[in-house]
Amino acid sequence: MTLYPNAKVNLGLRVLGERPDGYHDIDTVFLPVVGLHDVLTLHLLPGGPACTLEVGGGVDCGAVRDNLIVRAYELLRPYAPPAVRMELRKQIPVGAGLGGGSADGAFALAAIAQRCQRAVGAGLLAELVLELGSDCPFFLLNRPALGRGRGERLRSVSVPIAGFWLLLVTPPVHVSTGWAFGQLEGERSPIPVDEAIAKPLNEWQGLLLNDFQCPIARAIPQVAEVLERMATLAPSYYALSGSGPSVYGLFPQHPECPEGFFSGCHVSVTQLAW
Ligand SMILES: C[C@](O)(CO)[C@H](O)COP(=O)(O)OP(=O)(O)OC[C@H]1O[C@@H](n2ccc(N)nc2=O)[C@H](O)[C@@H]1O
Ligand SMILES: Nc1ncnc2c1ncn2[C@@H]1O[C@H](COP(=O)(O)OP(=O)(O)OP(=O)(O)O)[C@@H](O)[C@H]1O
Repeated sequence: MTLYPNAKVNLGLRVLGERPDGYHDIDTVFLPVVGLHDVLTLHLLPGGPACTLEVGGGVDCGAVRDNLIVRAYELLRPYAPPAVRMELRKQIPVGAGLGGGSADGAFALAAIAQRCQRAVGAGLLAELVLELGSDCPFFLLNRPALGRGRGERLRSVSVPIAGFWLLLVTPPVHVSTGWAFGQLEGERSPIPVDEAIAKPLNEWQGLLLNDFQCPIARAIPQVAEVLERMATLAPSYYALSGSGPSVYGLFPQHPECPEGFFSGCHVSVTQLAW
């Protein structure tokens, strides 16, 4: 069985108060980027619970036991999953604000849950996927969605971007999400994301804000540079995704980007379906 866990970007991201559990309530729209995905192959084997994971593509995404795919399997152990040998080809940049690890974990959890001997219903699956990470519940839905709470209170939304092109640029730095939350300062967007997104797309810039953008651009010069360069391409809208360092621009036509314009960065262009 082959799965294609895809990236996401955040359209607007407000960080509200810190909660008693140490997490923050957020207000965002998650947008799937199906054109940028990892490839995860699961070989189901006879016998009781056991799993192996091989990560290919020369990408370092930490110790195998800490991989969200293995953690997803471990969460399912009480429900008698089949033995499985897994291979992951990473294509989504790691630690990039694109939710790559979260997507891998959520896709693996959903697929293996269906094959457990003890039933894993929708309610239990929703609890388990949030244990994996705050971005993970979105990937079970994988449609444009307003996310509140830690990101698990999800509601489908329509966004007026069908046919638009997404230029996604990731500078060669990893950002730890926990560290990024510590960089936030007083300034926060006062405009709820659903209000901003209801405006025409050409009014989003300056209204639909990511609270991480200013502090992360201040802390990481490569992010500031990519944001400046993106602006010169005159996108309809551009912003930081998640806690960075990835920056995206939305264009009505295929963006023309001279060779080497984002030197050293991972660059991808995809047309959006929504
Ligand atoms: C920034 C976003 O990517 C926006 O979509 C997410 O909110 C982050 O989600 P994530 O990477 O799945 O984050 P988690 O793995 O759950 O948490 C990593 C760390 O980020 C902080 N964290 C994360 C999510 C959240 N709503 N509040 C937080 O304060 C916590 O310090 C936590 O220990
Ligand atoms: N399958 C995986 N792919 C990538 N990273 C993983 C995976 N499993 C665990 N990780 C760990 O998670 C860390 C964050 O990686 P990830 O690519 O998910 O970040 P991110 O895109 O910034 O996430 P988010 O947007 O959800 O905050 C990595 O540094 C790595 O140690």
